[in-house]
Amino acid sequence: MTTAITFDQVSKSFQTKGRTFEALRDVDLTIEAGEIYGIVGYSGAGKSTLLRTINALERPTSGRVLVGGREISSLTGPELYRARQRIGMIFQQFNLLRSRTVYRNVAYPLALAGVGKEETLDRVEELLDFVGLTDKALAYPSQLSGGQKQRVGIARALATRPDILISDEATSALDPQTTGEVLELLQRVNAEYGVTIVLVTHEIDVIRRIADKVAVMDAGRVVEHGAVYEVFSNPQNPTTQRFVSSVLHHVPSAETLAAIRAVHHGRIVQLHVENRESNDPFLSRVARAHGVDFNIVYGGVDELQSRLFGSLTVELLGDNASVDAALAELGETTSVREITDREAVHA
Ligand SMILES: Nc1ncnc2c1ncn2[C@@H]1O[C@H](COP(=O)(O)OP(=O)(O)OP(=O)(O)O)[C@@H](O)[C@H]1O
Repeated sequence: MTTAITFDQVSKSFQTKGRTFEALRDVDLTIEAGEIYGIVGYSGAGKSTLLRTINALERPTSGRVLVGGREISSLTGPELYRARQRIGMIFQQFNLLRSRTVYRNVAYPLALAGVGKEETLDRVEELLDFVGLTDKALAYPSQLSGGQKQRVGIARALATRPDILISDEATSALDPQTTGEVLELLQRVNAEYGVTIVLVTHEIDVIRRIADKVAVMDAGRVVEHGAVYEVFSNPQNPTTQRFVSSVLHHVPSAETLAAIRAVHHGRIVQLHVENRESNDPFLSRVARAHGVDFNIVYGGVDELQSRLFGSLTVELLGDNASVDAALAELGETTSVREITDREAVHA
């Protein structure tokens, strides 16, 4: 794999009203060519600032940002301009030129780059076809829906044949249906043009749907990063856990646990569920072997990148020694965590 982007100890502080605000703190991250890399975090976490260092719209106060092996954070003038042509950008508010047609919006970066008329025509036609807007070439942005505007934004961002597309909340102003369509288009940009995509979002569902890797940001730091499946199936950081539990309802909340407890008085455990090689009915097998009954009281299993994962909350009924033995045996097959009564009240 070739590395597309490296953040090396990137910090950024802003001076406002005589105060220093640290928007980025020691960010180390590597993005490989061809990946769809999602950066997620709550408002103010530093996502946009980090994204904007990729095309040097922001420059680190310390540290380096390497794009294609070159330190973009140190480039200026024509060199910076050329480097930026390799990086397309799309925005939440689309940022189209209102007084220009769709055709001229998409052609705009080519005009700036001094590309000739014929080549521009071919390229814009190809891109409008790619984003499904050939029939809107002569429309103005005000005549388009939000989803169509973002398609124009994507076509424009691809005009100079970039290697990297950076996306700052590109679907945040769109309804769920249109969001899905734009995400599918971004997947095609990645698959068909081989463009590396870095997208910033506060919606973890966007990450779940299209990203290969994810970095979670909190207060200027990357607090967790890795392959989406790994991070989603076993989130370590509390911020990540909050994000993941907002879209995957695998683990009961404290309120739900209390409701479960009101009805179920046996021992309650959480069993991790993941892709299994065999169809061994381990739960009923182990319960039967130890003379224990079980109730499934909560749970969920999801699919991500063709792999299954989730969690089941199970009540085990039987004498303590038998339940202990059953738990020990279940623990050989999957991860098992007993939920204490304290947790049910305070979790
Ligand atoms: N030019 C600037 N001057 C001063 N402070 C800034 C500037 N740009 C960003 N910040 C501050 O840095 C912090 C991080 O901002 P950033 O936009 O990167 O966060 P974010 O995670 O993208 O959040 P949001 O989704 O709300 O934009 C915020 O507190 C913001 O107010």
